[in-house]
Amino acid sequence: MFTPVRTASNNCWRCLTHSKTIPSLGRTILSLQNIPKRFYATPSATGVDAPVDLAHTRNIGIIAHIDAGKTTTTERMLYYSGFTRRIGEVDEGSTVMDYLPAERSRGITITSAAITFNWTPSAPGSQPYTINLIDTPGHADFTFEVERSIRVLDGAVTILDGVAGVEAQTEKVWRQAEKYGIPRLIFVNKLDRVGAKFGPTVKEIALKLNAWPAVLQLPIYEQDKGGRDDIFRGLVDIVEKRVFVWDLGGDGQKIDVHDYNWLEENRPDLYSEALTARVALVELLSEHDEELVEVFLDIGDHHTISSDAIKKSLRKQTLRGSSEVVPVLCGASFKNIGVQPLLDAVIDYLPSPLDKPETEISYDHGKAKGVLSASEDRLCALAFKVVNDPKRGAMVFVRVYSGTLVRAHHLYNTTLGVKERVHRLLRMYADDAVDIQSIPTGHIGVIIGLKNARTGDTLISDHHHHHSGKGNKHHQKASDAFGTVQLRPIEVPPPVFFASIEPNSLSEQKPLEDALSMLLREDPSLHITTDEDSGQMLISGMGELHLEIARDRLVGELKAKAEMGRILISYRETIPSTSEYELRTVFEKEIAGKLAKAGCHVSVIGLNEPPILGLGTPNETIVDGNIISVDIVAPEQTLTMEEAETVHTKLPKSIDIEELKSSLISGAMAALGRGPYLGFPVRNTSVKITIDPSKDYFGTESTLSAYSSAARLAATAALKEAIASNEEGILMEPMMNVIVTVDEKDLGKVVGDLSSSRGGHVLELGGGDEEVDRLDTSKVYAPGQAGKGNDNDGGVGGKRWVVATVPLKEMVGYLKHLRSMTTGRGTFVMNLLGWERMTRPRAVDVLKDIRGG
Ligand SMILES: Nc1nc2c(ncn2[C@@H]2O[C@H](COP(=O)(O)OP(=O)(O)OP(=O)(O)O)[C@@H](O)[C@H]2O)c(=O)[nH]1
Repeated sequence: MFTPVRTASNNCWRCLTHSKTIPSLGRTILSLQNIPKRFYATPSATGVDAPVDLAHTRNIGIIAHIDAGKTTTTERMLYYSGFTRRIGEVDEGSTVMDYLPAERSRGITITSAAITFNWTPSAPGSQPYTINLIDTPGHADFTFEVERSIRVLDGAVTILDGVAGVEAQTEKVWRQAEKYGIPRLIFVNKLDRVGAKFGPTVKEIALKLNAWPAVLQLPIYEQDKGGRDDIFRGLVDIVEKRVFVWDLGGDGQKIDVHDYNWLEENRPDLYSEALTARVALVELLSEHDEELVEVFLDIGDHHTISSDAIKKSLRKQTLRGSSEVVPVLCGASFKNIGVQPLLDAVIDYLPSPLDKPETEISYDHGKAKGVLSASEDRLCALAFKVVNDPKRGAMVFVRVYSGTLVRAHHLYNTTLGVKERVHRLLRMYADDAVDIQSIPTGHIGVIIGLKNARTGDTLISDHHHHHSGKGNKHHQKASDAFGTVQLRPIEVPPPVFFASIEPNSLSEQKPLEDALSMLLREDPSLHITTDEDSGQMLISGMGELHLEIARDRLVGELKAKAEMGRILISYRETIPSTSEYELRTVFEKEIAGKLAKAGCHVSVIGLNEPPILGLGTPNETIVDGNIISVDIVAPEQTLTMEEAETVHTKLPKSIDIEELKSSLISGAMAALGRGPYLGFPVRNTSVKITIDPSKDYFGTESTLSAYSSAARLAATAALKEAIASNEEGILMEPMMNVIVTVDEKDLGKVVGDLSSSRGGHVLELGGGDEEVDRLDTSKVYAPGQAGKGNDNDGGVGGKRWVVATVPLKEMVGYLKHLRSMTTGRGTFVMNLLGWERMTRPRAVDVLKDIRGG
């Protein structure tokens, strides 16, 4: 399946650039040759994989605003690594990375795929490195997915668009990366474009990302006949004090390398800027690095301090994963400029898995926290992405955090409590794959043949478990705490949009259900609910685009023959916060000739605020913004402990108290899942269920399912009572936290629109001159323009942002509106704050909309 490799030629740019024979002036034409393809990953004839050196591994991701050039940059990386033979163009729909058809046709990156390639850095005598590149989505609807993929990265490259600067989505993802302490470097892309501004973008990094930029490169523009700096040609390497000039129009493999003498002679303005940049770099690094200060004091000169000393300090400080020092590079991927030095920087400054050998975990269903050491020999891996492949079936992308994942071994999924077998292991090269025998600690690969694992599940080796003895092979209890280990679980946010989904015919029901369950394994932020009465299925998710893509995937890739209805906002229902209704119900029904009968007492109470997870009493279950509690009591409330025990014994031995409780809870959850008013899920409600065995137990007729039905009926009836007298304040709508970034001149319009036409509350205005608690940007070095881009035409320098809370309903279609208000320059991000009770007039509007639809 894979072709024999071509040997690397000696004639490569990295060897030459570092060779001492480089002419002190003059040009050296260099050519980058293809690295042998995958020589390091081929399983040998004996079935043993070649050893992998963790110090020579980088697990990285690219985070960027949509359209910043992530796909284009990735393509170039693959090309220069020798993996692809031709450069794919996003615009042609032929890229290697975005291999799902839905992504190609939309031209945006949706799914986190992981891809492996290798890169030999330019430093003389370097060994090849294995880079596992994990693709992260750029669209706001997929923030959850970004957060999920960020967890498996050791480091990240942030790509900025040199024209647009730091966009809102980038800020958001940056903060997530900060939260997880992921070391980052920044690549300012698209510097070839008219209006590109490197200096102001560097300032913006400080202003908006609150990070200290360590400028490692300066862009070089060639002057056209009119004397304007117009054509982006290359960059000055501040650390190594050299200049790279790319061939115009080539594939980027030919690079002219010059030294500073050339720069001084040909571009004196840029030369003096480069000197300033080096002083700024050494000063910045010295602020946090005593060792470098020592070196500096010995030498006493910013310019003669060795590049190795600077690199060492840069690496040390970047690895902290804080924003104290963030390397900033520049380029234009589309013009094939700057990508090889970027790859070098990935190796130089981003961590290997050994740099962070401990991973946060939780045990015992989230109750205990701890750390997992990479030296632990028991296997622990995270399924960070499940992708359905038409030929191979479910591909489960995993990162191994400890131990070794071995082919043909059995795994135990601690999230689902099931056992599975590893049929095949693959290492992925975009849509091409190589079979491997094992995936060692710190590495990334794909498991084929798992039937259950979903995105986000934790997998350990199975031999630490024994069967629970209940005869069910698939449900086992862990033999020790390790059996409950969870790798950094993240909360799945509640869905805010939904649509009905229906098979085209009855015979399509089963294939549709199968396709949906695959989709849910891939993306746990999608939800499916089935209406018990009508049997109608609803799919819900985090955004309109999220659901549209789910539909495209379902119909296109998973071949489901189904129709999705209109995408609507997922409202919630509640009961008035002062209300409390209680009633007792006895459920009685003949099922298959047998009478099922059980009773329970339920009270429902409206809550002003949703309950806080983790704060309930042991008796309370907090789920989807509600509290459910179950008590099993005697008729008289004054019981001693012993008497309470005997009350329980009034229930037959065949009924397990814990099972009874969970049946009652699931009955209550079913009632809360479908509100009495319009059928939306209920929130901000407490449901108390009380069982008095002397009244509610009817011998063998009182089965667990009878109790569940009783709880559902009673809770539904009580909720109906609670809203019967008062329709006010019982619909809740999703409220969003919105951050809009606009040019100064559009600020007034945008604020006015948000607060008057959209019913939002503006909380904060930022940007411009009135920055207070952000970092002091006057202390930040940003290159002035020996290159270009100091013309301040209301571009990145004049950006302002608005923070507001706005109902989601008013944000539908907002992007288009914002674009037209701001001549296409405004951007925004939003995330769910919570649900708020709607006023009567708003609720009436919603009702009209729902009924009209
Ligand atoms: N002029 C110029 N255009 C670029 C450069 N890099 C990317 N582009 C263009 O910008 C657009 C977006 O590039 P992509 O690589 O698809 O961006 P992306 O960040 O992967 O976008 P998503 O996958 O949608 O998040 C494409 O039309 C590219 O051709 C560059 O260096 N210069």
